[in-house]
Amino acid sequence: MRFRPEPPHAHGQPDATGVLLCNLGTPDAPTAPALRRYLGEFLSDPRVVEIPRAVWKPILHGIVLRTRPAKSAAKYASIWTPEGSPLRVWTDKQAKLLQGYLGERGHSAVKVDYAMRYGQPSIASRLDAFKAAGVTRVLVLPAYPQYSGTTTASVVDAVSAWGRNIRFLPELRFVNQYHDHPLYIEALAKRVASHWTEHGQAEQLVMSFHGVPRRTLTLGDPYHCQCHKTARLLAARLRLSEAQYKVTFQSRFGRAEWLQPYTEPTLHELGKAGVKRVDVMCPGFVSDCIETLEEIAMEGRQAFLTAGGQEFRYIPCLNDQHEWMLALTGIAQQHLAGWPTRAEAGEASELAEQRERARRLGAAA
Ligand SMILES: C=CC1=C(C)c2cc3[nH]c(cc4nc(cc5[nH]c(cc1n2)c(C)c5CCC(=O)O)C(CCC(=O)O)=C4C)c(C)c3C=C
Ligand SMILES: [Fe+2]
Ligand SMILES: [Fe+2]
Repeated sequence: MRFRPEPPHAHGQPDATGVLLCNLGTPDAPTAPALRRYLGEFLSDPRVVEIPRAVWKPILHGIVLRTRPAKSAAKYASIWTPEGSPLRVWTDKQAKLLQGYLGERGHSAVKVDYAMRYGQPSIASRLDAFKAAGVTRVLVLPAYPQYSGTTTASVVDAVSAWGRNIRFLPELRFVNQYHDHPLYIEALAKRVASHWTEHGQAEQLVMSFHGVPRRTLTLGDPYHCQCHKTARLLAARLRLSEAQYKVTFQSRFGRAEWLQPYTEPTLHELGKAGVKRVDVMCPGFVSDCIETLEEIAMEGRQAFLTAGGQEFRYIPCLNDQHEWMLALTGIAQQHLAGWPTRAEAGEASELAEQRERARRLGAAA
């Protein structure tokens, strides 16, 4: 049967709201088989690799999934924690904290959960759990401050793919972006300021964002512009001049040109040019993960130091920082505002009807 039977309470109570914090996803274990599964799902998404399937599939299965899993597994092993992959651990913690923060703001009935676009827990499994718990309104909150078709839109794809099998859909709202949200910028600024209080300020602040193919920019993806706006707002808040910071893009994948300048060559050039100390942060990642802990804090550090740099200081992501939780709470509240429960919507329409009847009676008198 294509459409599953509804849970028994579909026509009555409860009538709850859910917030689903969605992040990219991560392998279940730092092993080659787990990476093959995860990368297979991730790199089969046409939002992520925009190459015709007939061309890409043989490359993916014949080359990429034969060579990359073992190499990536070794990198994951270097950042794995006793609780699991940092990305999953932080996202889980953020969801639990958000539940508490929303509760303190009078939203104690809102249920918060997290899901991963690729791997576990899947978006479909968490939406199923919401439905089973009587959730009839879902706010989907991607953990991506900057909108990109490769990430944000792919979360929407996964939600709609789930919905294709559901008879009685919940109401859905999607947060598209918050790259310039004052509370997000404030959280980033606090992160940098407390790092400077502890370690002093380096000559340069490098803000490294995840890269995407350059072609997506010319095709109208707002990601590049949004990364630059985040950087500009953060620099202004920190009173940095243009000469004191750089915006770079990491993680190039494949042979095509990606957004420039690339992070690692930039760090190398800075070291060669005689810059002694750099601060490096990744404002587009709200949780530390392989991209920040391995690619930046390990490989990036190596690139800078071998080129002649002396001190490389990595500024951690927002993770479970209080100001970031305030930002997530504020963003969720803004998007939940004015969202009536089914009962309220019914009452509201009844009230409007009563008012309309009264108006007509008044006009007739
Ligand atoms: C192949 C193309 C890729 C695009 C386009 C892409 C966009 C993109 N990714 C993130 C966030 C993350 N990516 C992460 C890992 C990762 N990304 C790619 C490829 C693309 N990403 C690969 C192959 C990998 C896997 C790691 C590896 O094998 O090297 C992660 C970390 C996941 C983790 O488990 O820690 C994040 C987060 C964004 C925000 C983005 C576009 C804006
Ligand atoms: Fe990525
Ligand atoms: Fe990477």
